[in-house]
Amino acid sequence: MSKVLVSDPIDQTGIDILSQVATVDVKTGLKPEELVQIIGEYDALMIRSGTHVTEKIISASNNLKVIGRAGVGVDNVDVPAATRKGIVVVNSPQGNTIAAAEHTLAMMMSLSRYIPDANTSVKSGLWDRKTYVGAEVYKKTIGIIGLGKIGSHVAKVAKAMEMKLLAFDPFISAERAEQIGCQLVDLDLLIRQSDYITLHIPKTPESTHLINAERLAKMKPNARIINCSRGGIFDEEALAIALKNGQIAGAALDVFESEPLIDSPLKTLGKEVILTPHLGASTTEAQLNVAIDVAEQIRDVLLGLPARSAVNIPGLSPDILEKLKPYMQLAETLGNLVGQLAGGRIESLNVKLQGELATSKSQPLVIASLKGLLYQALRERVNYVNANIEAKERGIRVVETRDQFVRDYPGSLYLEATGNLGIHSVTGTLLGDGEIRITDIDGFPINVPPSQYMLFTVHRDMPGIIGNIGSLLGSFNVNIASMQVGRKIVRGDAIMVLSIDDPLPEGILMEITKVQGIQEAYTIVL
Ligand SMILES: NC(=O)C1=CN([C@@H]2O[C@H](COP(=O)(O)OP(=O)(O)OC[C@H]3O[C@@H](n4cnc5c(N)ncnc54)[C@H](O)[C@@H]3O)[C@@H](O)[C@H]2O)C=CC1
Ligand SMILES: O=C(O)CCC(=O)C(=O)O
Repeated sequence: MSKVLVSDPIDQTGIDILSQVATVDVKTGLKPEELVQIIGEYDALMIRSGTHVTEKIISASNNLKVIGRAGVGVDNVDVPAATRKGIVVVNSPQGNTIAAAEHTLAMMMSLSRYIPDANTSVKSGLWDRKTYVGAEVYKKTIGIIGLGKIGSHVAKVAKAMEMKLLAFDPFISAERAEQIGCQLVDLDLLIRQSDYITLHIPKTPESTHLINAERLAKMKPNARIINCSRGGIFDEEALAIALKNGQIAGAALDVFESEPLIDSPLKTLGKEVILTPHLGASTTEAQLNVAIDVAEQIRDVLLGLPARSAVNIPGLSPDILEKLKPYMQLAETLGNLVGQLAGGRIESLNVKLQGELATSKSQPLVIASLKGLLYQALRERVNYVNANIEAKERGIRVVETRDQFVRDYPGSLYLEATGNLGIHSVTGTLLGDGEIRITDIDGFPINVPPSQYMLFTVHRDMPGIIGNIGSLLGSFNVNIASMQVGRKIVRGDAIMVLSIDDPLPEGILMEITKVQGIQEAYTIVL
């Protein structure tokens, strides 16, 4: 049975789902070196934001197949290192959207009315009504940086509160922003005109210290800023100085450059600063959502099924996956077949999507073809996660082409591998019942289902040759399950494809090539 380690607190429902297929150990609060020590035992790791899955942990993980992040941000996982090792990284892109948006709105209202400090004041025995005179958000301008899932929900509620909405997001269209009720503007204008600024973006090299001393200096003196996205997007030192100098009116932060927040000048500031310990996703509802979402995906990966929200398998979104899943098996089989025909070192792979397949996304089919192509070299070490990287590291050039006007089958896939030993091609399709058919090998038309053990020959189309091969296989006690010949012209070159029940015995290939008229012979194991 598989073993799963849960190293951050997650909802029990998630653990129950994992327990259907694995032994689950819940060990929270592990030190990095403790995790390095034990990770080798596990097939899957489930985390929240507390565990940092570093390269060191990944290198120590010999059995790990999947890392599940019960939340959105995967910046606490070294995704490139996981990808190189073929480990699937999954997250829950929507499970905590509402929780994070509501925390942001709560921060905005709390900042405006000094609620945390007023509460502390009353609890300490005071009744101070002068210190906590706040500001209304009604008719004020809110600038939303990052108009994705969380930013859009914040926008929806802010609009209902009759705020004016500005947004900065270089990756969305002005029309989309308008639909949400926002005016899409550049960052400088947003910074200068907003009374409230809230960030909902991932931490990337471009967004690190996006809010720095220079931008703080451009803000209105009554500006209040909120960060419930990722630490490090604010320059915390510059922010503390701006708040201390009264350059801006307030800041609410849920996330920090270094968590937990230990030493920070922000901690010494007054009622204009609110700090929460990364609570954006901490609602019962969100924790249930993300635990179910991620546990189900870990379960699926452990059962050999694709995950619906894998962050390191490009192009495999759930809708695309549903449509292309049967063709991915075809691509993998053809990749494996053409790789064995080509033998040696492969230099390039041409993936041609034909007929109705020509309108599909090619990336999943390219990945599946490469996975098949590399199987002989890498066996179980190649998967959908690392196939692209492994191909690049071997210098395999991938060319994608499309041809809508293929007549014979509604949709088919053509793979051509060029290697140091020559060029080989295969074409295949799916029948109505989803069964795979190989329809062409090296330009010879055939119609055979793939089978585990196969023999291909290229020979002169002449009388007696099929009988001779049949007798030779019989003399080695090889049972032929099916046989088909394909030729381009009568008495020209032809191809023979045999499905056999067992692997070919040692030495027989050499005997086959000695048969008169046989030019080449290949054994294939799929
Ligand atoms: N505090 C907490 O507990 C939580 C924090 N988060 C964080 O909130 C952030 C947003 O999450 P979602 O809305 O779900 O993500 P999303 O992917 O739906 O939206 C992010 C948006 O940011 C935009 N963007 C990316 N880089 C940008 C840049 N440099 N400038 C402006 N816009 C940029 C993207 O185009 C996208 O529209 C993430 O960093 C996530 O990790 C999410 C949940 C809980
Ligand atoms: O797991 C958590 O509580 C943090 C959630 C978060 O930051 C995220 O989903 O990006």
